Amino acid sequence: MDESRRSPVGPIPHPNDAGRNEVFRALEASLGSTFSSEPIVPNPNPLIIVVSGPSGVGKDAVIKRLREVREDLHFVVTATSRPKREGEIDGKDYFFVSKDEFLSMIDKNELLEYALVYGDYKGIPKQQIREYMAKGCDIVLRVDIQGAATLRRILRNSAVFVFLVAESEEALVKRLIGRKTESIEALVMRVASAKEELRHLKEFDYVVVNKEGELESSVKVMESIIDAEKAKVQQRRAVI
Ligand SMILES: Nc1ncnc2c1ncn2[C@@H]1O[C@H](COP(=O)(O)OP(=O)(O)OP(=O)(O)O)[C@@H](O)[C@H]1O
Repeated sequence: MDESRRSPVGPIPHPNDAGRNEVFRALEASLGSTFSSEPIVPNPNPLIIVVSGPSGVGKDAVIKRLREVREDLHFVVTATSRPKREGEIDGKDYFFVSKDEFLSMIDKNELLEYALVYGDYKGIPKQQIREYMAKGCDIVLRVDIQGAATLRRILRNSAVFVFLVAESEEALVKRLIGRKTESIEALVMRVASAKEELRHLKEFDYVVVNKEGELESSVKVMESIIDAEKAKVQQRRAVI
């Protein structure tokens, strides 16, 4: 510092010879300004994390575990016009609405993204995202590959896009068979589209390999991605 601008102060005692507060105050006096206790960087922005990947890769399993280990994470519940299946809970699995209600949500621009899938509407309510982002929560959206492409067009780089893959096609197909939830027709269709879906990998920011029996490692990588995004100098800023 320019000597002429420095306020006249006594010598700064060495930390060996004086208490911490005394040295602190002497340093402030020597600089002619006080040290602020305000955070040096503001809190990171709430993040929108879009998780996608082929059917059966483990999106639900990874997200479920991630929600258990990470606080302040809101998983957005999709609205759908399809009838509720046995065991499904309204507001937890989906928000079940009538077709007319869904069409009204489209009209009122209340959906971030929607699609007609096999005759039923599915869409992401904006209000839920706004509400939880305002509380400082990070948002997780689970969408199929088409949904991810639509969200990329809407959100561009304001959200982080994660593609989940299995370690091999073989592992993916075996996992899907093991889940025992699909009819043979659905199984064939899902396996066939998985091959094509892998071509969309390059449209994502991160890829996480969800290896057989290593769900915990995949969740750790997801956490690392979130941590790295929080530490970015140029933060993503999603406005919904
Ligand atoms: N790392 C893993 N190792 C072994 N099994 C796994 C792993 N990850 C997920 N699974 C299992 O694989 C099956 C498919 O996972 P999950 O239902 O989460 O996939 P998904 O991507 O959400 O599928 P979909 O898009 O069809 O809903 C489930 O039975 C799940 O428990």
